Amino acid sequence: MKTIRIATRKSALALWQANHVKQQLENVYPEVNVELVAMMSQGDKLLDAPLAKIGGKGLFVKELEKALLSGEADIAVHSMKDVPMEFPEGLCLPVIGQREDPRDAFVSHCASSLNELPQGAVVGTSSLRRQCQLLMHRPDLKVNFLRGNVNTRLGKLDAGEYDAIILAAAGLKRLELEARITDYLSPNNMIPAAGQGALGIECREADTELKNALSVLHDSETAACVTAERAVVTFLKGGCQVPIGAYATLHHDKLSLTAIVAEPDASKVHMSEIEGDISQAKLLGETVAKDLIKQGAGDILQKLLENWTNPLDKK
Ligand SMILES: NCc1[nH]cc(CCC(=O)O)c1CC(=O)O
Repeated sequence: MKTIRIATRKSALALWQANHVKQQLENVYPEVNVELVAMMSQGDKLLDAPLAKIGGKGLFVKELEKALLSGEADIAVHSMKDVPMEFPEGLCLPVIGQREDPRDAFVSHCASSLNELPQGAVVGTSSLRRQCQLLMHRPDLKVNFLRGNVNTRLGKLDAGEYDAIILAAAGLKRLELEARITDYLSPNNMIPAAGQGALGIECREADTELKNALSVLHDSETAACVTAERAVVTFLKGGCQVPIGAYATLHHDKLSLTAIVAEPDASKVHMSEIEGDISQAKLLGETVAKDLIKQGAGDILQKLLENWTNPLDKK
């Protein structure tokens, strides 16, 4: 293997992530040449439209997968929270790297924490997961639409369009914008998205030699946590634009998983927790998902997703 080509979007965050993997690979395999293949994704072209409306599950991922399937590139680096639950035939995601900060960050010029925001303050986020959890703790807040790349979002905050915004801490840290973080939201109060803060590497299923080479970047503990988190979303047939949070941690071989499904306005909130052996990661996720459905999460998801069918219903 002489060259590994990384398909990447052109956003600052995507380029950072691709370069990060490039450096890791070059450190381990100094004889291999690692190149970036930058492309515009469908998701970037539509960045101003509400994601829920353009309805694209994995809009950001599709273009990169095309490049892998056509042989234009060999691997794609993804934020695990943006990766769809299913892969096209011929592709797989054999590597999940060590998780960085899984938390969401509170960024504001007028309050030092979420609790200190004045009554009725305007918070920017377009994530239903963040919206419902914000309103759970602070029903007085007004949550306004906010999308775009990390720098675009910060620019809109700075321009005074919002009193505060919520972003993934990992994204801010990767872009060396940690200084912009006013406060960290505890994962107990703001359950992160499945896979948040972890990177995954997708490649062609048949590339055995490449998969072996990439395996040095795999972190099995992160992978177990992310497997449990993603199993919740998969079982609920959630995709990435639904009000679902799922967060797992490990203490030795014991995995603790917490998940939430809520009405976007927080008028209904369902939460579930479980603990079990790391080897049961997927089952733990599915068990939590079943419990959420029993509590009524299905009604919330049904309203938001067309054609949602309750996985607990017999066929
Ligand atoms: N939805 C966009 C996205 N995808 C991954 C991250 C951050 C990095 C990560 O979670 O790994 C972000 C930015 C954000 O949500 O603020």
